[in-house]
Amino acid sequence: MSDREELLREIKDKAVVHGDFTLSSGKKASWYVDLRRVTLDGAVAPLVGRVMLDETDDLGYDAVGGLTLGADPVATAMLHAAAARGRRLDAFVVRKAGKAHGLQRRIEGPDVAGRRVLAVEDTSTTGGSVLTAVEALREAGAEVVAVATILERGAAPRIAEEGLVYRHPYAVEDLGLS
Ligand SMILES: O=P(O)(O)OC[C@H]1O[C@H](OP(=O)(O)OP(=O)(O)O)[C@H](O)[C@@H]1O
Ligand SMILES: O=C(O)c1cc(=O)[nH]c(=O)[nH]1
Repeated sequence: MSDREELLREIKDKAVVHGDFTLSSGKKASWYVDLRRVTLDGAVAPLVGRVMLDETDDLGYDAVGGLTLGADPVATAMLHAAAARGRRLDAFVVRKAGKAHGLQRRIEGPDVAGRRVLAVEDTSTTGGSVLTAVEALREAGAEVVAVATILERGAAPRIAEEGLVYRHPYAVEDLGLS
């Protein structure tokens, strides 16, 4: 089984939940994909890293991250998968709000100014979260080469409106929900 097939099986088995949910955007939904259950699973996180690297292989970025919290384990999985392949990849965390003490940084990690970066998410429904990260990255002087998410849940039109390249190994149709 390929990494891509294996990760999809893990997502279906471990992350998809049925019920009544309120999403980040305030919209209601009858299913939810809790990707933290795979991105923080010690057996599955390495797969997440490899699949996301493969999906974005041609984009020429050297740092990856997104809006905390969903993006964080995606970015670190990619950092470690890249290291295993002999490639240097830094990660960063975009805070939801700036910090009033310490260094008062909105983006934590190695400096992103002047660098080609990839903005990631675990899933994108409206694109609001990942586009917040894109805005913060641009304000910090980074060049955002693309947006990537594990599971596209509806954000594609909004991300396209912004003129951004959008990569995702899976979309809702792949989950086989009935
Ligand atoms: O495309 P959107 O409409 O923005 O929705 C997707 C976002 O929702 C979830 O995070 P959530 O807002 O629940 O916060 P968390 O990452 O802190 O758990 C998910 O991890 C994405 O970040
Ligand atoms: O839109 C969201 O908030 C959302 C949807 C989903 O399936 N999973 C998730 O973590 N967030």
